[in-house]
Amino acid sequence: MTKVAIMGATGYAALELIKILLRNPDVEIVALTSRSEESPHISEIHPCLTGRLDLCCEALTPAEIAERSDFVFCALPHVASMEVIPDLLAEGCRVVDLSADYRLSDPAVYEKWYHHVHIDPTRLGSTVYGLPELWSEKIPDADLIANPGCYTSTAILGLAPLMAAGLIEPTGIIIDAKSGVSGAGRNPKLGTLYPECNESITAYGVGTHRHTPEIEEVLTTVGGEEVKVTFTPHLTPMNRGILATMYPRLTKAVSREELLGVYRTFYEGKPFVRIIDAIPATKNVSGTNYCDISVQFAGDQLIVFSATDNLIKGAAGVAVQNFNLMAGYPETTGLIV
Ligand SMILES: NC(=O)C1=CN([C@@H]2O[C@H](COP(=O)(O)OP(=O)(O)OC[C@H]3O[C@@H](n4cnc5c(N)ncnc54)[C@H](OP(=O)(O)O)[C@@H]3O)[C@@H](O)[C@H]2O)C=CC1
Ligand SMILES: CC(=O)N[C@@H](CCC(=O)OP(=O)(O)O)C(=O)O
Repeated sequence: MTKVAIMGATGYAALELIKILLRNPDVEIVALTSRSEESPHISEIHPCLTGRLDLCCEALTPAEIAERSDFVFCALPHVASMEVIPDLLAEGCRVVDLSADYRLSDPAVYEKWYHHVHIDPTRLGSTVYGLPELWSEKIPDADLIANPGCYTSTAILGLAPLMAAGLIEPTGIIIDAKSGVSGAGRNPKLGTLYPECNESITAYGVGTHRHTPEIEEVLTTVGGEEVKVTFTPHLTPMNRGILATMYPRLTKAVSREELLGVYRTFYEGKPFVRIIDAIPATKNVSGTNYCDISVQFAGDQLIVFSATDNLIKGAAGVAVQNFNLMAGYPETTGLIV
């Protein structure tokens, strides 16, 4: 039995983590955290868990968490994560961090895009980036995994096969991405109030979104040449899902069938990436750990489409995929629904 704790249990990503982990009979969820001093029962916070998990959300220290658990899912906002992860690791826990705190390799880049000084900079650059479709061999032995961002994994999965094959130019890639509102988390904010975002689509973070350096860094590693993207996220009036529509430039003439073949070969044996003929839609991946990818031509312009559920393949699902590899369970455990 593997004993697991979840920090930030009152949030959206944590709810999905709990639902997925409850499907693994060899996992026991032993601790849930919240800053609340009232220790609410998890079913008060997430009523859909009523009768499924009898635990309260406690304000626990890393040492108290480590006394009970072997693995910790850190589903806290960035900055809050790096304030606890060094202590969790020192106490002997293995950690999957859902935040952005350990994804980038350069503390100066982190500071520039996140506007915070990194307080654990020596782990940047050596922490394993948890995108199993790219680097599954590094995950089983890791003590700390940096779980990818939702926009980033959706974009990277769509572009990596072509970048690795040298079929697209590394610069000038346009990524137009749309997300459901749950991507912004459960903490109330003006922009995610129903009257503000319902029946409306708007771009945000134009030229400044913090997923830009993450996409560029990972794709640079994949292709071996410096990647530059123009990434524009949009908030869309749906609860969940991400669609990335991407416009890379081809380095040589190649047919749609050949490109789909490149994708199928790259993702052979990867259970959660589906290369499809039709244009992907978020409704077809909603509630699942799948990423659906396809390509089309508009004249000479190649267009790549990639769709995920931001809370599953974009957060909790890939976190459990990483955990399964770390703990020695089949990669798909709890994730096929
Ligand atoms: N939502 C998504 O689609 C995705 C989220 N992520 C990342 O996963 C992590 C969790 O996301 P999500 O569940 O959406 O976030 P939520 O805002 O829904 O939940 C985060 C929880 O962390 C707790 N918390 C602890 N410290 C703080 C703090 N200093 N400020 C605010 N909250 C705090 C809060 O619980 P309490 O108040 O009870 O202490 C809160 O409920 C984040 O790092 C996010 O960026 C990654 C990919 C996709
Ligand atoms: C709709 C929305 O607001 N989405 C979030 C992305 C969520 C995510 O993946 O962010 P992390 O890098 O923190 O994990 C945003 O744009 O900040």
